[in-house]
Amino acid sequence: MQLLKTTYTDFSLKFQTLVSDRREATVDVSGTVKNILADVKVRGDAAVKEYTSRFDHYHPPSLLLSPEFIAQRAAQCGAEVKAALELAASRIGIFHQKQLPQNIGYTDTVGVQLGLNWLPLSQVGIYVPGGRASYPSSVLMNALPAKIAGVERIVMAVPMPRGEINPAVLAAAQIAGVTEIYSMGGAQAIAALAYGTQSLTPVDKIVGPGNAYVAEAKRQVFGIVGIDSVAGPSEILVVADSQNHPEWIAWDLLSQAEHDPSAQSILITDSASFAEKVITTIDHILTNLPTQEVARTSWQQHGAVIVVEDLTESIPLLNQLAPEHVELCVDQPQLLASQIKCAGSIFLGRYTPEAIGDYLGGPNHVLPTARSARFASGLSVYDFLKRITYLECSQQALQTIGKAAVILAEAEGLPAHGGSVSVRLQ
Ligand SMILES: NC(=O)c1ccc[n+]([C@@H]2O[C@H](COP(=O)([O-])OP(=O)(O)OC[C@H]3O[C@@H](n4cnc5c(N)ncnc54)[C@H](O)[C@@H]3O)[C@@H](O)[C@H]2O)c1
Ligand SMILES: N[C@H](CO)Cc1c[nH]c[nH+]1
Ligand SMILES: [Zn+2]
Repeated sequence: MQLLKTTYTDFSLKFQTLVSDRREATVDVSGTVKNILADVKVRGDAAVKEYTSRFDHYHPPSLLLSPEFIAQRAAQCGAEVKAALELAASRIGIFHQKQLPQNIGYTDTVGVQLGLNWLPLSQVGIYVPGGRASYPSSVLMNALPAKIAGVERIVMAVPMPRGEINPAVLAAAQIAGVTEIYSMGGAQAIAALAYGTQSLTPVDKIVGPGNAYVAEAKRQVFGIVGIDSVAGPSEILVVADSQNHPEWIAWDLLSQAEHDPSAQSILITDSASFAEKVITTIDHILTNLPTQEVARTSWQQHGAVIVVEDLTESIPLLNQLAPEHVELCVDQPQLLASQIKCAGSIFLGRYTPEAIGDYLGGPNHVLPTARSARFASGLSVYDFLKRITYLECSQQALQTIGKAAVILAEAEGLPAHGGSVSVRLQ
């Protein structure tokens, strides 16, 4: 973890190094991913099974999970967990239902009818991570927006290390109405979804979070299929004044550090002594945290504490970092929130730990990472919709606007374009 103070003379330099920290690239995975994609494209199921055996230590007889297996494992999910998933599904569902956009259609002043219709994608792949932890919550976050958008075929890929799967993952799939589930992960799963295999018909778009291999594979298949924004190793940036309990903030920072050694947790505070207390508390919590190995690596290698003189200074820093999650643990969080331009999702006030958003707040937890919040947004119903525009000219309407099209066609040196209009004007 590095401690920065804006009053240090080398602050700008150190901060720019933090901004340009390519955490996912600590190991360059692009070559490995390229080879896996090429292999799966040629050999299909056999290649996916081989990589599954190598990385997940599992030899599945069939990649597709049978309805009997799904039902039997999902039934092992405890009633309390199932009820929590149902509450989460209901809250996530309501939030995403409200995103459904309206079609546009109107007749303009010269009589042209024009508009835009929203249509669901036909078939999508949802990636549910499962390497270091299992993510029943990610099943809901991926599948519910797709269902609400009206996607007909939702294909789920989830790795099953050593053949094991958390029953809650399959219970969540049942709640979300997903039935086509393949036990595969990493780049090989993305390849199978994009290119298809003997047992899997390819999809049109792949969404969902994952580790560096998954994120890189999505980048490489983009164009063959659509992808959502790259949701890689998790990030949290907490802006906190000294009125917070250090322990609360320490847990918040560790909540994302425990996801991945490449995860990043950053605290910005206006109190050096508060910063010290949080750092000490993190060290203390880590000694007993079951996920301490991953969380400690993340905190030591990518964690940062920035001490500013005034919390308003946090905004330009935050906008440059463009983090996945921002917590504003201050009295009037709206004042700071209104100035944020780049972040995946914002959590306001002292009683909104980011973990609430991970599970059941309502907004999606599949969010842009690695500074892509500068240009991208979290997963939503819009990721599963596309638009088709339309136009209908009457004879009269074409007479009114056609001449200008002929002039523009001439200006572009495209006579057939002009001809297709002018022939109708005579
Ligand atoms: N941004 C978000 O919305 C969001 C949400 C949930 C989770 N996450 C992130 O998702 C990630 C989940 O990662 P994970 O590892 O637990 O699960 P994962 O499912 O993403 O990755 C597991 C797969 O990685 C592949 N793999 C592992 N080591 C490999 C190697 N050496 N070579 C090639 N392939 C290899 C294997 O195929 C394995 O099946 C974390 O980084 C977490 O922070 C992000
Ligand atoms: N924090 C993750 C997104 O970065 C989502 C998640 C799921 N479960 C726990 N956390
Ligand atoms: Zn999380």
